[in-house]
Amino acid sequence: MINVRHLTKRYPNHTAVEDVSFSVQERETLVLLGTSGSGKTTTLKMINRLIEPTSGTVEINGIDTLQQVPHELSRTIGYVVQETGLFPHYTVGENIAIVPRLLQWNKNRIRNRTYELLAMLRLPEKQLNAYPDQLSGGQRQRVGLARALAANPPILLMDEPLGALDPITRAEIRQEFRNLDELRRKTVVLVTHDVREALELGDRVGVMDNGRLLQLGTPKELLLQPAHTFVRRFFGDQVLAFQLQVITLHDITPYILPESPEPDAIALQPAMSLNDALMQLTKTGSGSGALRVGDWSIRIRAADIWSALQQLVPKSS
Ligand SMILES: Nc1ncnc2c1ncn2[C@@H]1O[C@H](COP(=O)(O)OP(=O)(O)OP(=O)(O)O)[C@@H](O)[C@H]1O
Repeated sequence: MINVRHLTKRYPNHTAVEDVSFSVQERETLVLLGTSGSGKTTTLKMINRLIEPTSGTVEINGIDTLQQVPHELSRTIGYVVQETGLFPHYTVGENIAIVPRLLQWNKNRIRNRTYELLAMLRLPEKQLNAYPDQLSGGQRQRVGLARALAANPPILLMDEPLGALDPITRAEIRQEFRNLDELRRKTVVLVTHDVREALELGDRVGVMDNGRLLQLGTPKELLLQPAHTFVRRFFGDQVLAFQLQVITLHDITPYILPESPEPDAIALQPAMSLNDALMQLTKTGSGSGALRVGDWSIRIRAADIWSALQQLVPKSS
């Protein structure tokens, strides 16, 4: 678990981070979301001591990082940066092996782990001897992740890991990352300015502006209860699209009249997002679905979803 307490970073003419506190639970993904210059990267780099804070503390599993030797920190914390930060004169294999070598793993162990990572991240083995500039942006990103995962650190810090990619590759890799079991077992802090990325990847999202953490909550909490106009503005005119993506049928059932479904109604799952449910409903002839609630089913039509959403949103904002 990571505990960040009152972190502040001042430069002679500028305060980059001001009194930021949060904790990240084991296996949780926390996203720091904010505009350029809001202090996200500085906060991230204070976690692994690439930047020393002016004041405040960072504890990992109850131990202040100041009391840990840097060598120990690089074993505990993997780091993925924008543009991957791969060493251009090292091959893919050499880049992946950096931390294991630092930790003096034997050759066999390094080799086995490298092949395991290549398979997991869908990188062709023939690229092991290629140099970073011979790879596509998406492949470089995968190698960057492989390098950070190499020594199997329990914590992963990711700074705009998909920032350099085009939107389609970005969406694909985001989906891949989300489904990687090994990544799901990690405690992750990820920095991005992309709202969709934050909502899709974050268990919780912290919104930063001007060095301060304005609000920290689940994607649902931020969308339904923005504590600050800046947070509301961040979602902009896409707020409805994000709500449809994040809110589930389970969330809106209290606002649906419990009527029995038609016999030919399609089955809908409570965990389904409103977006997916609306797509399913448009495919059916009757335009209605059956949602199982406990031992019985209730009828759901597209119109029910829209009116329930209207009731849910003003109630909570
Ligand atoms: N070494 C430094 N000296 C002075 N100011 C700095 C230094 N490093 C960062 N800053 C300033 O601190 C602020 C926060 O920077 P930081 O890199 O943390 O922002 P960010 O939210 O990660 O932005 P981006 O998304 O553009 O990377 C910026 O205004 C930046 O100019």
